[in-house]
Amino acid sequence: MYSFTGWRSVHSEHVEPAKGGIRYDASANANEVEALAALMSLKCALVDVPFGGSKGALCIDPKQWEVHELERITRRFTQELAKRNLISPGRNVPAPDMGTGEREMAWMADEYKRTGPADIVNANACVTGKPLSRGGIAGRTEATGRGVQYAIHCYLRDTAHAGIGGRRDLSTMTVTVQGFGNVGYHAAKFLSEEDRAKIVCIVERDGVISNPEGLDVEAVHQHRLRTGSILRFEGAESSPDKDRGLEIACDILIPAAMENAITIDNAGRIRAKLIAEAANGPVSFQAEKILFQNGVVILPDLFVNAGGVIVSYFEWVKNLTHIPFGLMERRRRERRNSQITSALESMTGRAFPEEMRDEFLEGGREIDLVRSGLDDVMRGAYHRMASVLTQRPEIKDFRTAAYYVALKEIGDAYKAIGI
Ligand SMILES: NC(=O)c1ccc[n+]([C@@H]2O[C@H](COP(=O)([O-])OP(=O)(O)OC[C@H]3O[C@@H](n4cnc5c(N)ncnc54)[C@H](O)[C@@H]3O)[C@@H](O)[C@H]2O)c1
Repeated sequence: MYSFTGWRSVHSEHVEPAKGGIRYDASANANEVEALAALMSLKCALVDVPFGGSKGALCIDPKQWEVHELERITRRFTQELAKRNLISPGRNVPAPDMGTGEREMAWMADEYKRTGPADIVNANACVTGKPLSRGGIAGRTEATGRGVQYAIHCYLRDTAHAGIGGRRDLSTMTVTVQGFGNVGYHAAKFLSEEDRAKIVCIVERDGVISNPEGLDVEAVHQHRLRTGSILRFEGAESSPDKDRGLEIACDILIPAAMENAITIDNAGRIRAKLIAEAANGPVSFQAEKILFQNGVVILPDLFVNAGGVIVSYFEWVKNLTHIPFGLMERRRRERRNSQITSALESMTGRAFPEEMRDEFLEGGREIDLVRSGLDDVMRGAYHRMASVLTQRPEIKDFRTAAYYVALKEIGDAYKAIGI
């Protein structure tokens, strides 16, 4: 017989449901969960996604358990959450976080359906981040990394500042990524493969690999899957000294591992010009002051890593409506496609080539709509933050601007109902 300690903290229900991930981590604690729940309220308010803030954790090292044991533990945890209204499509909607993924979300949704209210038609909306075959949405797995890429694009497009050393083109820039998990891997992959930025350094738990000419991110990923480590990757220098990795000279540093990666102890040695906070809370309060003194620009976590919750919102809406995302758009394109091909057939007197029929449907797939929706929401959030910086000269950094936008939004929601 085992017993486990877990938490689900609700920070704000100014709009419902409250939203936030559940992590499985042996060192999780109540304070951390409460702080992360508050961050979720601010994040959702900043990006204008209608969720309150929540977060959960189970004090467990998932690597120590067999899959069937993890399933039982997750299902039991779900029952405990359901009893307390801490999982429900309309009240509180968990998602994956460190140590959990689509597998755990599928178990949770299934358990909720089995044991929750009998007549509920949208039970699938009780969690997001589910596999596609269980009501998930295309693009959710990589959404946070994709959002990191879009956040950096927003900053570089903004002509109100000098870019990075006067440059705005990512193909001229070098990037270090700390944490090569879901978020770090996808951010590095998109920035290198699509924007041609050079990923010069990757920092992991067991060490660091670097190459001033740039690393092949996908090859590093495959190497890690094969060997269990990024170290000894051919074509890179490997070192067990992971602290050194963060201090390598580069244009953009993306901490994508855990809290407090940059503290008063190493802040003075950071040589990046821009820090994009992909992890939650990677820069400590004191470290931030040092970084600002040294002219480092910080794009804050509540903006940079909001991609996950934004695409979660799309998934939740899809589950509530039971209409596959993009269905209407696809139908519209199919109709237009058939009108164009019939017109061409009657003009030329020849059958329209079968292999070209789908061409006009490009752009109408779920993944395209998720990407363009995510881009749009990130641009909106950046615009709100940047407007505060221009309109309020006393506010000088993106984090304070983001807090200003988010707290005003939450405050207005409470004020409107007299609280
Ligand atoms: N996954 C999401 O959708 C999402 C959304 C918002 C925020 N975040 C935040 O992003 C961060 C990473 O999340 P993830 O989902 O990628 O987790 P993950 O578990 O997939 O990846 C984390 C990676 O960091 C590495 N790591 C751990 N400790 C390290 C250390 N001391 N030094 C270097 N590397 C270390 C791990 O080995 C792992 O590869 C967390 O702070 C999480 O809260 C994640």
